Amino acid sequence: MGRLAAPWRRTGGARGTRDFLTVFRVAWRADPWHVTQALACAIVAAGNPAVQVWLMAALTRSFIEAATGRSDLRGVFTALAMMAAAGLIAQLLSMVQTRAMQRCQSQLTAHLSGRIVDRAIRLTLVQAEDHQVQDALQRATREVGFRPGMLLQQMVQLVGQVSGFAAVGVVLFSLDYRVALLAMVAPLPTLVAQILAGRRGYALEHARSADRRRLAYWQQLASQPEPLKELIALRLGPLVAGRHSAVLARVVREDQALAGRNFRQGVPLAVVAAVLTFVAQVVAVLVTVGTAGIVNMFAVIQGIVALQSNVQQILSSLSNAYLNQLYLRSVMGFLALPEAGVTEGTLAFPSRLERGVELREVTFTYPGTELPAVRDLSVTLRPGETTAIVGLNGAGKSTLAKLIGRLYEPTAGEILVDGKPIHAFTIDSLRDRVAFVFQDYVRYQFTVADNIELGAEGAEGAEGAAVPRPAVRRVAEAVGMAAYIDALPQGYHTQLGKVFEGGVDLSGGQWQRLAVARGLIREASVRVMDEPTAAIDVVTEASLLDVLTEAAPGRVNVLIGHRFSSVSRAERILVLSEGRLVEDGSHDELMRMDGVYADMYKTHVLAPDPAVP
Ligand SMILES: Nc1ncnc2c1ncn2[C@@H]1O[C@H](COP(=O)(O)OP(=O)(O)OP(=O)(O)O)[C@@H](O)[C@H]1O
Repeated sequence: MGRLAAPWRRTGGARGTRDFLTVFRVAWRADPWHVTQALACAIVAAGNPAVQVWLMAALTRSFIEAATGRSDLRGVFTALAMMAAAGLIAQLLSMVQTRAMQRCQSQLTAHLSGRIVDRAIRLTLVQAEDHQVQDALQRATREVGFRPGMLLQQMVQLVGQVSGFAAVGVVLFSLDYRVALLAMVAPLPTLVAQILAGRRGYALEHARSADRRRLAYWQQLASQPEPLKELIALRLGPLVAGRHSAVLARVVREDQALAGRNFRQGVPLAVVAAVLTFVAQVVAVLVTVGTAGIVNMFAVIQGIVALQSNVQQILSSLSNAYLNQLYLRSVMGFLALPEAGVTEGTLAFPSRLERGVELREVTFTYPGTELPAVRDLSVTLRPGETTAIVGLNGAGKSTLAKLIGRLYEPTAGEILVDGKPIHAFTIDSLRDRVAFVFQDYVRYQFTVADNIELGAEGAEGAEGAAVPRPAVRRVAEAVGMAAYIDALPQGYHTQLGKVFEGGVDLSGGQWQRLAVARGLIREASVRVMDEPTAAIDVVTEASLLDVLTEAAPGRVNVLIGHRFSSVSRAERILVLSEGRLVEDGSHDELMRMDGVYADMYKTHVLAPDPAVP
């Protein structure tokens, strides 16, 4: 998966600048008026320090004239009033800027968050299962909430600060260029310290992604009702808390070490900065004392202070922007994750199959593993019949199911649909025509109707629909849930699950029946059901199996199961062992063969699964 990780490992100024500009471009496109407003306010308000230097000179002059009896105090009061007015205007501008920035920032965050979700839903299953991709997604999701917004704010501030710097610089240079130069150089050591600290902080956070995910996982275990139930029952609380705090202790140790290094490096650089500032002020006094008199000296000293604080603000914004830009790479890196390059053709996946799905010497090895999960498997799944797949745990049944539905691509061999390579069909039409009931189905915290309707092709959910479609009722009846749903407080519009307010929770078997209903509602030509009745009681299972194994002309039915009550009904049974197809035939044929299947069947019948209700 090194190829996938490449984009966010790339470093360098060009990339940083590009990310910087991307943020600005996105904000500008989203809301040009408020970006302009924020920039204009920042530039105008930036003139304030220069105005204050100028007013200070006027104030000193008026004060000396009043003190020496050459005029009254009106000039002093006027200068003070102007200083207050300039300060107030700067303050008001900053408030307008803040308001404009907040609007821009929230639009920027919303836009980039949306793009992260868009990219995440286009991941292939192999990518989504890759821990590096999971780390990257987690980093991007964490950073997108505030980094781009902060970066935008720092960019606007920088524009204002640079304008202010130019204004004060002009005033100071006009007074004495040596003082101006010294005042500008003095804060540079502080910048160096900030940048080094920022880089170290980023490197640490980056290396810590896996730990962050572990922490989030432990926290989730301790806070979600499902795992919490097992934690309480098995008294696993101390174990979870122990592992959580062990990771946290490591995080704290690393943070402390980082703070120590930053401090040790920051102190000498701060001393150098202070010495340079002192030298600048001494030079200011020396050059003004003999030539320009007290008025200019005050102005120069204030100019130095203003310029220094300005330069410091610029440096601080630059180093913060640099740091935020480093973190922003997590967001941009995830967005730039290469598309997996899934090849697809232009053909529409058939709504009725004639020759079925043929696997030719298909092998599949999970990335990062040595042994293939499916090996050299050749078989044709015929339409109009149900093919059951059996085998021990880890035999490769679920992997095979995912290969048939093109959730994985074979490492070797090929899959043909009605004689054409599976990649000759468009992915969208394939997804629309292949229905899945997963072993680890999702308990959608939506309404009952949505939980079923989501299975329909091109589903948009039933949200807002006054009454569920007849198809929803039909499949609810098929899975034996119709009467139960009608008795719910809001029928098909009842919110399910514990996550949202007012949700009604279902039993494990009822959730699975809804998952099966999702598989049934789709007009599929391939239906793949991975242990669809594992949590369903035997009475319901019997009637449900009639529906699941119902042969439909033109449809390939694949049923994975451990219960022989279900698999023995299939017209054809494939037996997998360590990824290989070891037996193939009807129940009677396989029993006569007296091989692996017959052994499993006899064991199952003689010692029935205790989990079966
Ligand atoms: N995402 C994955 N990444 C790496 N290896 C995997 C992954 N999923 C499954 N495997 C491995 O592939 C092999 C086949 O797994 P698979 O889930 O297909 O078995 P199965 O026959 O469906 O098992 P079960 O009856 O337990 O559901 C196993 O050795 C498993 O460890």
